[in-house]
Amino acid sequence: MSELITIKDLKVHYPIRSGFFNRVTDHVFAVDGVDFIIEKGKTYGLVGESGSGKSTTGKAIVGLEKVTSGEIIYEGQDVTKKSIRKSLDYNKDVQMIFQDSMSSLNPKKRVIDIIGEPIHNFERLSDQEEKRKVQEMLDIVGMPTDALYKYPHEFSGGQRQRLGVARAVATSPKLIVADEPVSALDLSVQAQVLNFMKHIQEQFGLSYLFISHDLGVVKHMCDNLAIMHKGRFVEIGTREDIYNNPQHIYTKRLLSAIPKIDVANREAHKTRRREVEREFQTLQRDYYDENGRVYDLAPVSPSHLAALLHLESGGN
Ligand SMILES: Nc1ncnc2c1ncn2[C@@H]1O[C@H](COP(=O)(O)OP(=O)(O)OP(=O)(O)O)[C@@H](O)[C@H]1O
Repeated sequence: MSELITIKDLKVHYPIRSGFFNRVTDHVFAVDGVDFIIEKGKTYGLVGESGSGKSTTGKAIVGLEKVTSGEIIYEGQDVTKKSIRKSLDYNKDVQMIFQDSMSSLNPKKRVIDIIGEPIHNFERLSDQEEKRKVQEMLDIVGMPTDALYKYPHEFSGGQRQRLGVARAVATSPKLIVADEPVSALDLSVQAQVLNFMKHIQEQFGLSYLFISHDLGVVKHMCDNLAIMHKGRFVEIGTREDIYNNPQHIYTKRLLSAIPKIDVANREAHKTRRREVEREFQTLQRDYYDENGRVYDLAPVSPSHLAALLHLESGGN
């Protein structure tokens, strides 16, 4: 295994302030101790329901969110510190693309300036060379040259997402954190964007951290996955582990939520979905300590549930 980035016991806690003196009265434990490795040229999937902490994890990795504790190791150094990120050119090597391409692309700028900006920030090129590089990026993501002088609103959602990827790859990064990159797109366009993201990955040996609430979307993208719930990972595994042999009820539930296109198996899928929902209703509760911190997430199995209930009753 060839590691690109190793995340160790990462925590991001947001303070909640209240009262007249605006004192910190509590925290949101958005990310509460996650460990994983993003390998070179591979895709790591981060999947979970809304609010589980996926985006916060992604933003912490690119340096957009302050880390409470833990380490993010890149080239042997901890890049949670800004000075280290600077010394390693980390901000060039790690880029992010977002779900909402309309608000992540400046509506007042033309494509040449939007894609040219990161090139300008990291490379010393003449205007002519910079323009050539922007054209090259447009070509890579399958956009015509006349896109150069257009504004974001002149493109479809799928095309704008391609522009987002063009901007991200312009600095020749090693990792792209893709936060729900296709969630706002129609199904047919989703497939196109995913395909060309895969194509670009092969072409440049890129790694992705692919964030989604939908296990169906990441199925053909990811080599390894983590299922996130309440700031923690409830299950990690290879694609085969997660899709063929899920252990945790949250994973099973996310899998059963993938719509079946296959008409012949639709009824069987519906029955399975009802079974999983019933199991979820029995197992879904999280377990809290006296300070209100989760000490165990929803149980993995009925025997795990029995052990937790035993603990709760004082172990008698
Ligand atoms: N700046 C912030 N201040 C306080 N709490 C925040 C902040 N950003 C996120 N949170 C909270 O942290 C938790 C995790 O949020 P996050 O956006 O990482 O989840 P997510 O899994 O990406 O969900 P979604 O897909 O809805 O964005 C949520 O409870 C959210 O309300």
